[in-house]
Amino acid sequence: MKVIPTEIEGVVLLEPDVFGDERGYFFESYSEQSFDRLVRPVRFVQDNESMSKYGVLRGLHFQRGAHAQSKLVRVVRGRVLDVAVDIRRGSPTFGRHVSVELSGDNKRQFFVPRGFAHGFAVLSDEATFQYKCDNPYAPESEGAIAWNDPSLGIDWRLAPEDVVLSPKDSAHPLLSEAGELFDYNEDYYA
Ligand SMILES: Cc1cn([C@H]2C[C@H](O)[C@@H](COP(=O)(O)OP(=O)(O)O[C@H]3O[C@H](C)C(=O)[C@H](O)[C@H]3O)O2)c(=O)[nH]c1=O
Repeated sequence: MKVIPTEIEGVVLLEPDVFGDERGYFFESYSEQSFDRLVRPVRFVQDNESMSKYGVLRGLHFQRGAHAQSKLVRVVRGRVLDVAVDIRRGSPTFGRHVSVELSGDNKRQFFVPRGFAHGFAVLSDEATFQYKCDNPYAPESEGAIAWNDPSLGIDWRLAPEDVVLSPKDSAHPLLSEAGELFDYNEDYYA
């Protein structure tokens, strides 16, 4: 597995070792031993899968406080633009984001640590999205930021008229109005 750092510390891209032969391919989609050694020790407790059609944008979501989640995300089929936004107050990269293209073809994975908002936009006809979380779903702790907050300057690579949102994702606050976020100096993994 190759670990590629990004412009935000702790947010990394992973490239698994893919073994192809005349039958097809094999790769380890997750190895606790490799991940903990090459990225950081994390105990993932929940796997999620969603399927979305072209133009669907899910995000920008996070769970607050003790329910904060790290996510290890990947695309099994299709292609998405995946985005992580630093929402740790006091962080030198507060409000900055990393966006990466994940696809069934590139098999890349993206680690979004606790303290970040997460979302993705579907760039193919359909996309099947799978991810691991290190804290269970806690709907009462859910927070979110508007996908199109101008202060974030995210290029979702979709024409605005093509973006498909849930009613919930159509009405999130701007980062400046998002209430309780995270503190850069607090260790959310302790
Ligand atoms: C996230 C989640 C949802 N649900 C139920 C709640 C709803 O009845 C249904 C759809 O939930 P929602 O519309 O919140 O799903 P997404 O919009 O894909 O939410 C996710 O989108 C972005 C990309 C994220 O990073 C988060 O993991 C998560 O917020 O699944 C569960 O039962 N367990 C869960 O962990």
